[in-house]
Amino acid sequence: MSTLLEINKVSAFQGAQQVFSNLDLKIEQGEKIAILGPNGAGKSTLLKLLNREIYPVVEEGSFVKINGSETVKVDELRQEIGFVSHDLQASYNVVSSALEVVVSGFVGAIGLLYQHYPLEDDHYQQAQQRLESLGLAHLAERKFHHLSTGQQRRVLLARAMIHQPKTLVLDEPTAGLDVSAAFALLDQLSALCAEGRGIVLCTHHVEEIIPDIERVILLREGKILADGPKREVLSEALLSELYSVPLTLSEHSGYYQLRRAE
Ligand SMILES: Nc1ncnc2c1ncn2[C@@H]1O[C@H](COP(=O)(O)OP(=O)(O)OP(=O)(O)O)[C@@H](O)[C@H]1O
Repeated sequence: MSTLLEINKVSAFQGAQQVFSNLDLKIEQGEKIAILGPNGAGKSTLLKLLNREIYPVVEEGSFVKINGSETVKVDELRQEIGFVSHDLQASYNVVSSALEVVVSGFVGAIGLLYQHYPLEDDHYQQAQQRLESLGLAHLAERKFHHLSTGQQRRVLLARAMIHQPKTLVLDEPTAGLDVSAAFALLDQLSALCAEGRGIVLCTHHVEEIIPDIERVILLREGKILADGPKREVLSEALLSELYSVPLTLSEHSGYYQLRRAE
C-alpha cells in the first residue's frame, strides 16, 4: 500500500487559534478511516490541511505530504481525493443546477464561470452518469439551491465521484439529514467502499461509522487520543474520555450507538 497522507510534526492555525502542535498522522491509500472527536477538536482543520485550504507553519522537519509529495498539484489532488463538506454545500450560488454542480467537479470549482467554458460535451454526459449511478438522475435540471439538504449532500457525493477518486473524504456526511436520508447516504458510502475506494469520514457521531470502517482515530483538542483498529478504539472508556462524559456503547449489525451512562 502506498501512503495517501503523511503529516509530520505539524503545527497549524485557524485565524489566531493554534489547532495543532507537533501533529503526526499517516493514512495509507485505500484505508477506511473514521476521525471522531467533539466540537472544536480540529477535524475540519485536518481536512483543510488535506485539501490545501490551509498550510502548516513552516518549521524544521514539518510537512504535509499527499501521495508522497509536498507539492501535489490541485489537478492531481482531485484525481486522488473527492471531498464532501458543509463549506462546499454552502458555497453554491442560487443559479447552478444539480448537473452543473456535478460538472463543476471537473474544474475543481464551486460553480461554472465563463473561464471554464467551453467544457467538453463528455463532461455533461459523465456528470449525468454519476447522478444516475447514485439514483439522482431526476434531479439533474433542478436548481441545487432548491434541493433538500439530503439531496444536496448526495449531489455533492456525485460531484466528489466525478474523477473516480481513490479516496473520499467526508465531513459529517449525515448532519442535517433525516433518518432515511442518512441511511441512504451511509448505504451509498458502503457501496463505494465495496468498490475498493478508501474513505476518511470525520464526525462527532459514532452512528455514522459504517461497518466498512476499519480504523478509528479519536481527536481531542488538536491531539490524537487514540488511533487503531475500530474494535479497540471504540471502547466505553476511551469514548467517555473523548467526550468528557460517562457513556455506554452498544453495537448492532456493525453500527454503533452511544448513550449517557446511568
Ligand atoms: N476561522 C477560524 N478562526 C479562528 N478559529 C477557528 C476558525 N475555525 C475554527 N477555529 C477554531 O479552531 C478549533 C478547531 O476547529 P475545527 O472546526 O477544526 O473543529 P471540528 O472538530 O471540526 O469541530 P466541529 O465538530 O464543531 O465542526 C476550534 O477551537 C475552533 O474554534
